[in-house]
Amino acid sequence: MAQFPPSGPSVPPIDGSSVPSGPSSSSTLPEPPKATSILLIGMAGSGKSTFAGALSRSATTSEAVASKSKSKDEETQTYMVNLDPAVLKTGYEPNVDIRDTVDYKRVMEEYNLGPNGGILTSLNLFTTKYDQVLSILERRAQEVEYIVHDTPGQIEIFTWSASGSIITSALASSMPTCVAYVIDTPRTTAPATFMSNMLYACSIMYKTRLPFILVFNKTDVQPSAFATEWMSDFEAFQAALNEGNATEPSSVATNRPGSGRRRTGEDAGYINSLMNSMALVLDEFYSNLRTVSVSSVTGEGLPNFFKAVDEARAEYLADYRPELERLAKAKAEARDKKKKQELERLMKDMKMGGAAPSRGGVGSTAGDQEEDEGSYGDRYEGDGQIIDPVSSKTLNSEGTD
Ligand SMILES: Nc1nc2c(ncn2[C@@H]2O[C@H](COP(=O)(O)OP(=O)(O)OP(=O)(O)O)[C@@H](O)[C@H]2O)c(=O)[nH]1
Repeated sequence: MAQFPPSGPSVPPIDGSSVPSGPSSSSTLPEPPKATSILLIGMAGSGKSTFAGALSRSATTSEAVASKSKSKDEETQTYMVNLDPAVLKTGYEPNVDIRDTVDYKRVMEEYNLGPNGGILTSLNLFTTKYDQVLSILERRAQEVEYIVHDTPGQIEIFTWSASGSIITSALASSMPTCVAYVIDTPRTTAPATFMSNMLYACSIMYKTRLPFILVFNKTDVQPSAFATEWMSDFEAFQAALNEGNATEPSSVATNRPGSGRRRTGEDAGYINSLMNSMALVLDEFYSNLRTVSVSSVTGEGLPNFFKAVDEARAEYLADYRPELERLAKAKAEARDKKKKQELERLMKDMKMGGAAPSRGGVGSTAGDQEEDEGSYGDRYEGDGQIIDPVSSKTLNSEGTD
């Protein structure tokens, strides 16, 4: 496979300290670190990178005001990870950057891929090094408040790929983690686009099973009141649908008259009844959601977002972590059981074969052991001579030379 050598300092060479610690090997997990990890996911152009920049500046500024005497490093309360290999400008200074490890354009050339295949393959290559990244994050997690991951806009590349799942579960088993799903509010004013965003959000929430925050971004351009109303009041959403065109911005949302173009006939009936059924299905999802409205440009709503992250952390500790603990315990118990069984088998072999060590001991496979069992004593053809471990001389049966 082609080499894509790191060109920056973000990913250090593999050494003993870079083994991911992940969940504890004992039955109890280590204390959760100070940091909460936030995975920013959202459609292309929803404003993830701009939002990540706003988060980084906001957390740093408030902390810096409170601690004027601290050094620049100590003031930084947000650790930024960029997972988008194709981004040109991030709008923040990434501490770990996929672009330092993988050259997206070279990947496209070498593997003869298009842009999306290039992003996916770059993410896959990066994931093979994620254990090193995770060990850095685990160390940083003791010092900073937030670790923000900015993901590619091609949403399915992260949410439905093996590498996205590996990164998400590795992160979530190392530290409190939540998902922030960023929505482009001005582009969600049509009932159909609103619904497709909600379906995406719902599928990601159920796939990751992590605490979830819905972030309505760009509220400086379009307030999000219509969306929160559609989520809490089924009839309000129906009224928007009944305007006649589910794929155009609703006048309820924009406060402007609609285009007047109404879908008619079977087509309109099908779309409306599909939207209605989906809205009913999503009702349960809406009731479990944490929603915040922000503007990444003006910074409005960011304190509410940080509050939501604190709640998400509490939810992780109350719901997700006990499940991790249970899994870690089950794994440790299974390992202990296997060890005990192997020991019992070894003892059995030793009884059958006298003091001579069995071939079916440590290092042999279960198959070897089964083959040896019951036949070792019969097949033993030793002449009774044993070796003196001190002099290495062969002794006869009386123990003399
Ligand atoms: N008015 C306004 N514009 C915003 C806001 N957030 C982002 N934008 C703009 O939206 C556009 C897309 O923002 P990005 O941050 O690049 O979006 P992204 O989701 O990271 O995009 P991808 O990398 O393609 O996934 C840019 O032009 C931003 O300036 C906001 O809160 N208000």
